[in-house]
Order: sequence, then C-alpha cells, then structure tokens
Amino acid sequence: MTTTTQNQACDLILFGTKGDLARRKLLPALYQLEKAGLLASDSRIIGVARDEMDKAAYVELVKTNLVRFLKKEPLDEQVWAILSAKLHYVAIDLTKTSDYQKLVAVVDIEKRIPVSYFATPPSLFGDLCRGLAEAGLAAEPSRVVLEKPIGHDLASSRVINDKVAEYFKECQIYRIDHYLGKETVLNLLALRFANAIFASNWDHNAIDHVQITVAEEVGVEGRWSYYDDAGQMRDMVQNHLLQVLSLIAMEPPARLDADSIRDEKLKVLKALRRIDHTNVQEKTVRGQYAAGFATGQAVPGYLEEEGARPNSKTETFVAIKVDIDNWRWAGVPFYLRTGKRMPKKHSEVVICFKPQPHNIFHETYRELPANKLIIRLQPDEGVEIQVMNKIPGLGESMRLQQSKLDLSFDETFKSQRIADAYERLLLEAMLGNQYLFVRRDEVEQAWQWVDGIINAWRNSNEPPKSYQAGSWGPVSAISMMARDDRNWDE
Ligand SMILES: NC(=O)C1=CN([C@@H]2O[C@H](COP(=O)(O)OP(=O)(O)OC[C@H]3O[C@@H](n4cnc5c(N)ncnc54)[C@H](OP(=O)(O)O)[C@@H]3O)[C@@H](O)[C@H]2O)C=CC1
Ligand SMILES: O=C1O[C@H](COP(=O)(O)O)[C@@H](O)[C@H](O)[C@H]1O
Repeated sequence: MTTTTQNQACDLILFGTKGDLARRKLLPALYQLEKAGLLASDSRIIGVARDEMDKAAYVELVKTNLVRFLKKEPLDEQVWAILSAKLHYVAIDLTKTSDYQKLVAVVDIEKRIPVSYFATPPSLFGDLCRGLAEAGLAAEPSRVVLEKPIGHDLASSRVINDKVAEYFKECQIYRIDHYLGKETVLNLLALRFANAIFASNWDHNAIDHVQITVAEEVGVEGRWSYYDDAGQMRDMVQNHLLQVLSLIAMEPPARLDADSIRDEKLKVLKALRRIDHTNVQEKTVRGQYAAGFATGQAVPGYLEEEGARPNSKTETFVAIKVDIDNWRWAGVPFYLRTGKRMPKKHSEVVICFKPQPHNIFHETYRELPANKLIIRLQPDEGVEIQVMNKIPGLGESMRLQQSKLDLSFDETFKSQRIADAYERLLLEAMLGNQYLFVRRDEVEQAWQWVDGIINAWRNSNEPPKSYQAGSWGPVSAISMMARDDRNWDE
C-alpha cells in the first residue's frame, strides 16, 4: 500500500494554520504523530496565514492551541521540543500570486516532498493551485490535500476539480473525507474481507436490510451561515454517509490499493437508484430541529440559533431509503439517517439478517428475532452480533434469550489508543497513500445522486418537518421504516 519510502521527509505546508480546523484537529494530530515517532525527523511544518508573525510567535501560538485542544492529556515537553523545532511560518495572502514566492525561500524541494494542506475556504483552492505552480511547487512528487466541501453541487464541484486538475495530476490530489480516517470505518475492510463468515453472508440471500445512523448531539455550533447554505444532505450525506455505504456495499477489491478500492466504491455510487420528484416523498424525510433539550439543558431551535435567518428551510436531519440496483443488493434497502441535536452522539451500522427459513421453536416463539451485526462507529467503538441463546437451566421447555457477542475496542485493545481520523489521514498523505482519500469521479458521482434529491426537495417547496431537539428526528422517519414493517435500531 505504501507508495513512497516509509517516513520520507516532507514539507507540510498548512494553509489556514490559524483557522478552526487547524487549531482543533490538524495541529493536535501532528503532535500525536510526533509523539508516536511517525513524523520523519527531517520533516517540517510550515504554517501559512495572512498576519505577519515571526517563527517564535507562531511557535507560541501553536503551543497555546495544543494546550487547549489536546483535551485529555497534558503537553509532553519532550515531544513539544522536537515538534516545535519543525515549525516554520510564512505570511501569505492567498489571493496574491506574488506572495507565494515567499515559499520558494523556505520550502526545500530537493530534500523534502511538498505536501500542501488546504485548510481554507474552497473558494481559494484555484488561487492556491496557481500560486503553488508559479512558485514551482506543483510538479510531482508534490501533493495537495483538499478539505471538504468540494463544491455545493455537481456543477460547482467540477469547477473546483477542473481548477485543481490544471496544475495537479489526480495521483497528486488527496481529497479528505475524515470518516475514512476513523478506526472503525477502516475496520469495515477488515471485518468484511478478513472474515469468511461475513464474506459468504454479505448479500441479498442473507441480509434483509442495512441501517446507517450518524447522530450528533450538537447543533450548528456557531456555524449557522456555512451550515444554512449546506444543510445535512450536503454536509454529511454527500460525503460521510455515502462513503460508509460504499464500503459496506462494494464488491471485494482485487487488492488493497487505492484504485482497486476506489473503483469498487465508485461502482456502488453508480448503482444507487435515482431519487427525484417521482419518489422523493416515499424515499426521504427531511427535518429541522425545534427548541428542546441537549445534555439535560434547554437548547434553542435551529431558527433561534445565533445568526439565524428566519424561515430558513435548511434541513438538519435526513433519512433516506436507498436502493442499490445491482445483483448483490437486489431487494435490500439501505436506510440512512443523520441529524443534529439528536439524543446523543451515536454512529453505527446495523446489518439486519433475514429470519430463519423454518422455526423449530414455534411453540414458545411464534417469531424469532433475526440476527443483527452492529458496527459501532463512535463512541464506544466496537462490533456486536446479536444471537439467540438458550437460557441455562433445567426444565421441560427450551427458553431462549437474545444475547450479544460483543467486541468492544476499549476492552479488547486496552492499551491501544484510538487515533483521531486526522492523524491517520495526515500520516497517509505524507506517506503518499491515496487509499483513504476520495477520487474525483467518486465525489462527482455522489453529487449527481445527491443533486437529484435536493432538486426534488426544492421543487416540492415543502418545508422540513420539525422535530424537538433531543429526539430521534421527525415522526415521519419512523413511519418510513414502519411502512416496510421495520424499525430503527435504538
Ligand atoms: N472547522 C472544521 O471542523 C471543519 C472545516 N472543514 C473545512 O476546512 C476548511 C477550513 O475551515 P475552518 O478552519 O473552519 O475555517 P476558518 O475560517 O476558521 O479558517 C480559515 C483559514 O483560512 C485562512 N484564509 C482565508 N482567506 C485567506 C487568504 N486570502 N489568504 C490566506 N489565508 C486565508 C484564514 O487565515 P487568516 O487567519 O489569515 O484569516 C484561516 O486561517 C474549510 O474548507 C472548511 O469547510 C471541514 C471539516 C470540518
Ligand atoms: O464533516 C463534518 O463532520 C462533523 C461530524 O464529524 P464527527 O467526526 O464528529 O462525527 C459534523 O459535525 C460537521 O457538521 C461536518 O461538517
């Protein structure tokens, strides 16, 4: 899988180094990589923002942010001493091409691979690529790492992708979907392809339906203007949920390399049955949270959040019944559900198997519950199988109980810290492994499908259904399942 020498030295250029993402996620991730000894000793981190600042001030700024955002652990002074020696800073206004020349004096392409991380608004990606090219930093083996969102719809994503492609080849482009960096999402590959027990039971013969839930307890968290433009469909479904769905539904890739995996994910995205004005009512539910409760506190509704525009019809909850039109998944719906201000942070995949063809326990159990494989993505990461088991004891009748085989990551891998997604993604980008990054055709195919739904919603002009903050979304999401004689796993 590794396409470059392990731990090859890089100049990681962190555009947007003072922004929220860099402070909360990227810098702490780099610290953890240093702590784990995974940053090459010759690598450097070159922060870029607009303010003039000398190296010492930047080092101090990074330290302050680490102390704040490392959360559970204190800053280790030994690790910090090594990491801080790798830090550099350059002030650049990304809209001014001439400013990029400042990088020429700092970046050393003879000794290190330039890896440019675009933690900036996507509207700057075009300027960034041109500036890097004019500074001589676009030729292979240079790489660029792009943050989401790649566009607002198919047309705008093509504009961004075309712009980047003017300067960088696809093999140099690393599009982030941070869900692909999560331990449990990556474990889907291990679960499916390292266990024959699942491999032979992974299709319409064995599986009744699949549920994917990504629930968040938080609301829009001061990001109202960004979020109102996006909504839950663009913010979460177009990327994270469709990536998870693709990993569950794809055919076994021939090899564990980037294009083998991405080819298979793309085929799934191409097989998603179109949802448009003819079936959008039946297949989707969109909701918006009203005032309610989170962590026992009263919280405002979406329209009362700071910066809110009255009458916004943006959805904060989506449920979709997805059909995959291929041989493996014929007649097996995938139910997706994601929302803000749900009762708790809780993401899981539930594989619901078909019932037994014949019930020998029918005298005591008219219907036996079907087996479920539950993959807990976060928190409390783990894998659980629900099975029927005999209750131990003597007696004339066989008494059964639904029990679980539970593999909790916490319990099983006690001494192993679960790395944050950004640690893994930064590391893989520096190593030159693209398998956890999204290829252009995947992004565009996902947009094409999502655009169909968003257009149908827009044309119907129906407002989203209201749900109370702290609930599992609008009642219609439950009815959508009930119509199929099923219910959400809770
Ligand atoms: N925050 C998050 O949790 C997530 C963010 N993202 C994506 O990551 C990207 C960054 O988000 P976020 O950190 O929240 O955004 P912020 O607004 O907090 O930060 C943006 C950064 O971009 C820099 N910037 C903006 N304009 C210019 C310019 N003309 N020249 C130089 N630098 C400029 C800013 O520099 P300056 O300090 O000089 O203003 C700042 O450092 C966005 O694409 C976002 O969608 C994706 C997932 C999650
Ligand atoms: O990309 C995004 O993801 C977060 C949720 O990420 P998680 O790792 O905490 O599950 C979401 O809150 C945000 O709106 C979205 O932009």
